[in-house]
Amino acid sequence: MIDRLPHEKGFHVSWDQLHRDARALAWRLQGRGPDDGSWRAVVAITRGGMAPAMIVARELDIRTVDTISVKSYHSGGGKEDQRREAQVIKSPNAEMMGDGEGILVVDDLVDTGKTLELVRKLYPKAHFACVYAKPEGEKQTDTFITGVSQDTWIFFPWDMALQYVEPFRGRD
Ligand SMILES: O=P(O)(O)OC[C@H]1O[C@H](OP(=O)(O)OP(=O)(O)O)[C@H](O)[C@@H]1O
Ligand code: HPA
Ligand SMILES: [Mg+2]
Repeated sequence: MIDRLPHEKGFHVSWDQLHRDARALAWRLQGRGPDDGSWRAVVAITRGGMAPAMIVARELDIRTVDTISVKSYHSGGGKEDQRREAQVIKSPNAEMMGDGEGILVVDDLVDTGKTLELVRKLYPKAHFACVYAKPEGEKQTDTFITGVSQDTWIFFPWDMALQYVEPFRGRD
């Protein structure tokens, strides 16, 4: 990928690990909604938030699920000055969302925080939950499960495939 920073570390997440971590997120969010502790709806930030949001909605028995689609792009001058900007290209149901009160917005991870910053501006009273968080964007989340360093690239199971690896002794 051309727009990826030269990350030093890779954190590879299996489906099983993602399932456990998303369940841990649901556990943490249980009973923490406004008023009687329940949440009105789950909103997934597509596409990465969809798998964790499904697991959270299942565990918390929330049937109202919607999506918000945020597209990121680079703007600015040369490579060094480029900034990551985000834009909403599909909104959830406005009547349901209101100012976000009682809504759980779920994403797979927060990196720079640009995506959540934008969604938070639109729904300031929503609760923002991520499975993984990097330090730069951490302040944009209300709840997350696992923190990783900024120079770590998280590989999600939907972006990976099982493949053969040479035995240690066969490698240079
Ligand atoms: O904190 P940020 O720096 O904004 O980055 C985090 C966002 O980036 C990734 O989504 P991406 O926009 O790549 O789209 P995708 O979910 O469709 O893969 C990830 O799923 C988060 O939504
Ligand atoms: O570490 C990451 N992994 C996958 N997608 C991402 N989008 C921003 N940061 C990441
Ligand atoms: Mg995403």
